Amino acid sequence: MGTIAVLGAGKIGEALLSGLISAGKSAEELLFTERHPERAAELTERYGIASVGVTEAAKRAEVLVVAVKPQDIEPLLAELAPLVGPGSLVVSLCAGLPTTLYERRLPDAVPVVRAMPNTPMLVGEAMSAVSPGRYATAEHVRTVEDMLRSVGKVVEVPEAQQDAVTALSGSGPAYFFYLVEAMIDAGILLGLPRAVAEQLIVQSAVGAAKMLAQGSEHPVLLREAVTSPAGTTINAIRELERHGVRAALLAAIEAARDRSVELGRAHEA
Ligand SMILES: NC(=O)C1=CN([C@@H]2O[C@H](COP(=O)(O)OP(=O)(O)OC[C@H]3O[C@@H](n4cnc5c(N)ncnc54)[C@H](OP(=O)(O)O)[C@@H]3O)[C@@H](O)[C@H]2O)C=CC1
Ligand SMILES: O=C(O)[C@@H]1CCC=N1
Repeated sequence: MGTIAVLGAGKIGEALLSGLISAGKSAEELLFTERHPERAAELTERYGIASVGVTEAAKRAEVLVVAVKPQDIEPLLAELAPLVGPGSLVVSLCAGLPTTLYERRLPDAVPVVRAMPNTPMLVGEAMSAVSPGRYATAEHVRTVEDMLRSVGKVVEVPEAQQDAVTALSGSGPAYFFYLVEAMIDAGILLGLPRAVAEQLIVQSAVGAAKMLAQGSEHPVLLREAVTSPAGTTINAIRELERHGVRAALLAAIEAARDRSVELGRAHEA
């Protein structure tokens, strides 16, 4: 895999760097670029990873991971263009941005892989999906998959599915955090101390996630097993249905997909 440089060490860039360090990658084989000196110093202090300029990153790293906001991509690609060639490997983590954007802005035949991870990289439990661009070989895809597999699970998908992936698993942890936050509030409403409500819900989430991850039973069956006849759970389910929670989730994830498409379209020219 060699040296990896993260260009733009914000939330997801830091999650990747932190996950790679926890997975045993040495700080000497990692680099990052960051435009705020205080943020750069904070990350170097926390992980022992050197902050460099884009030129040095391109010179020293085998893998260049682009982790800036989609809105910030154009100046970065203009900076990168004279520094990369067919021997480079560019990995884009940016929501919505197609590999063709990179291929248009960078010199001929620069291999690009589009990848969509999520923040559980921080704890080695990411879900990532990768899609090769036009010049990326199976070897390039393997390099990116190896990097992401060291911090979680990886699937390969056709690039046309990446906007849906972004809406589902890229943003997905936020939906779970939102649900947990709302369920803790429910505990407060019912008069439980906050610390107790938090412990009850977080451990219930961990337990439910472990059962789901085992994959031996479909989520519907797992839910039915909790739902006793004329019991408490079915009363709660009736309220969830009455308030359209399933439809809200469908609409929410569709809206996230639409935003991913829109972020890509902003760079069509
Ligand atoms: N957060 C997440 O869960 C996920 C995010 N992504 C994708 O990752 C990308 C980053 O998202 P996120 O980490 O949330 O955003 P952040 O804003 O936290 O991180 C981006 C960082 O890059 C910095 N930056 C911008 N331009 C440059 C540049 N030219 N050189 C160096 N640093 C630069 C930003 O500085 P400044 O603060 O000044 O803007 C910021 O610190 C996005 O494209 C997003 O779609 C993908 C999967 C999950
Ligand atoms: O909210 C966003 O745009 C990014 C992409 C996926 C998760 N966070």
